[in-house]
Amino acid sequence: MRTQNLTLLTDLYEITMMQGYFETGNQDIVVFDTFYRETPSGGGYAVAAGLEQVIDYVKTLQFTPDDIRYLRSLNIFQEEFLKYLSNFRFSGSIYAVPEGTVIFPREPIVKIVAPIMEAQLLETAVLNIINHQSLIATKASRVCYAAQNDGVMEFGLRRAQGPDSGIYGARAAVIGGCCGTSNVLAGQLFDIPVKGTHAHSWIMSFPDEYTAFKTYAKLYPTACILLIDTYDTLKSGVPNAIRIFQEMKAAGIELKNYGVRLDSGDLAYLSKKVRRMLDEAGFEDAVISASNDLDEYLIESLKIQGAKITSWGVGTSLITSRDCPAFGGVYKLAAIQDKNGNFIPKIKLSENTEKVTNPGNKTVYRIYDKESKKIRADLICLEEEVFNSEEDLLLFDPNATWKRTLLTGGTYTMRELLIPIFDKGKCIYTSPSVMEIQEYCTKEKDTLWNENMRFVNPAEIYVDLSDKLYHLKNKVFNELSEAKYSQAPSRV
Ligand SMILES: Nc1ncnc2c1ncn2[C@@H]1O[C@H](COP(=O)(O)OP(=O)(O)OP(=O)(O)O)[C@@H](O)[C@H]1O
Ligand SMILES: O=P(O)(O)OC[C@H]1O[C@H](OP(=O)(O)OP(=O)(O)O)[C@H](O)[C@@H]1O
Ligand SMILES: O=C(O)c1cccnc1
Repeated sequence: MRTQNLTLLTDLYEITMMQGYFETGNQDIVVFDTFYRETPSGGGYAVAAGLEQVIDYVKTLQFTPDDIRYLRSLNIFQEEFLKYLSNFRFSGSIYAVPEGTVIFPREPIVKIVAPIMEAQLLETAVLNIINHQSLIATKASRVCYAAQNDGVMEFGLRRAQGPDSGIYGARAAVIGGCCGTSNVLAGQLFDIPVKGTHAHSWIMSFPDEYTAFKTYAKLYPTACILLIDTYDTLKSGVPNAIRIFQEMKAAGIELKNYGVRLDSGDLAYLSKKVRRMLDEAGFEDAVISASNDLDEYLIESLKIQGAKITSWGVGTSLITSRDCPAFGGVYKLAAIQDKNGNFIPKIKLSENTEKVTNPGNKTVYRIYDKESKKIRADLICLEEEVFNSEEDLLLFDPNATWKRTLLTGGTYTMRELLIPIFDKGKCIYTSPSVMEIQEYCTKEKDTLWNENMRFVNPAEIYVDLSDKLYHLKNKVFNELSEAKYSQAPSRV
């Protein structure tokens, strides 16, 4: 994997704040949480992705002489501070959920515990990486869900918002469930399957469709998917494809991984007709693949219409997450360590209760039903809390505390989601391969109910607060609100 120094990939304000902390001698150890508030496309879950690139970014964080020269040229940074930057290395700790984990709103997915200057610098790049890849992994997961067990190929590079989103989008798409990508550089960088067929231009470059198919089949007999819609799908494309398959068979070529691609017209109607024609000619195992501005909703609809498509190429809508172009991950200060090593909880007030942050140095547990192995709920709690799944556990909705569920001891299991990635500046985690992450992600999705995965009004997985965290949040909230109102000018 190519690594790049992305140290200046940040918002200017992170560095101006760093200089402020430097000037005021602030060396506090702080906790920042990365979490998101709303699931993309109104879905019932998201898929975490991008951690490997966050790790690469943190490992290579270093202000080069060129970076320092550039910052000096801005005329806002003191020499002493620039000297500090030139020796900068990340010395903190990072905890994160593994890539491919299904995640829900408000729970920390990356937690940084570090001196304030370092933690502040990381904000923008961590969000940039996690937000992009989690968005595309989530979208891919939805598209693959609609395709049921059919293969989905990621075809979006030409429409991605620039090279980086094409490359890392392809990575994320495979994490989310795609069986491959047309993006060759992504294939090389991440060791993921590259796949493809051919374009209309191939057919058009020959005097006729038959010769174009024949030449392609000769070159690629074991991956022979012929694009049949250049002239007339049913009158020309399918008959010519059948003729080619018959000739291959007659020549003793073992036909496998062969078939046709539809790229226009009514995909339900055409695929049924094409299936019948292929079957009647004895090519029952020929694949019918389809592309053309597909997304999860169209694929779901095509399935309902009984389309005979078993392989899907999805480009623009997947790589750009067209209906939801941003993943709203945020990075919020949650605690500051005092001189005795205790974490003092910090909270961000808001008129909107959803936006009031969860204070303290926290972790997240996932609670599963012991029998079905499906998720019951997630529990955000303080890091030091210990649970015993043999004991009863009362879960309650933090915004409507009368909504309660008592889990009987012995009927549930718990798993801590945040795992150590960096320990005091040292990376202690080895990222799995992308294909291993995909496999893990498939198992993660098996812990969801179908009700969580549907596209319209999906059932919500509850993300609750432990009793201790709930009371701490109320206490900090009340103290801060009182302080706020005692400082406010009184109304006349
Ligand atoms: N049976 C179907 N049900 C719902 N949507 C479909 C169906 N068949 C195709 N579509 C979708 O309709 C959209 C437009 O297809 P349409 O046939 O109008 O244009 P087209 O086939 O792209 O035409 P051309 O490529 O020749 O310009 C595409 O997103 C396609 O995936
Ligand atoms: O999901 P999609 O964005 O459709 O991605 C895949 C499309 O890309 C290619 O054609 P291209 O879009 O370049 O041209 P076309 O629309 O004229 O077929 C291909 O034939 C697919 O239709
Ligand atoms: O290989 C294909 O069929 C392909 C690749 C990119 C975009 N559309 C189609």
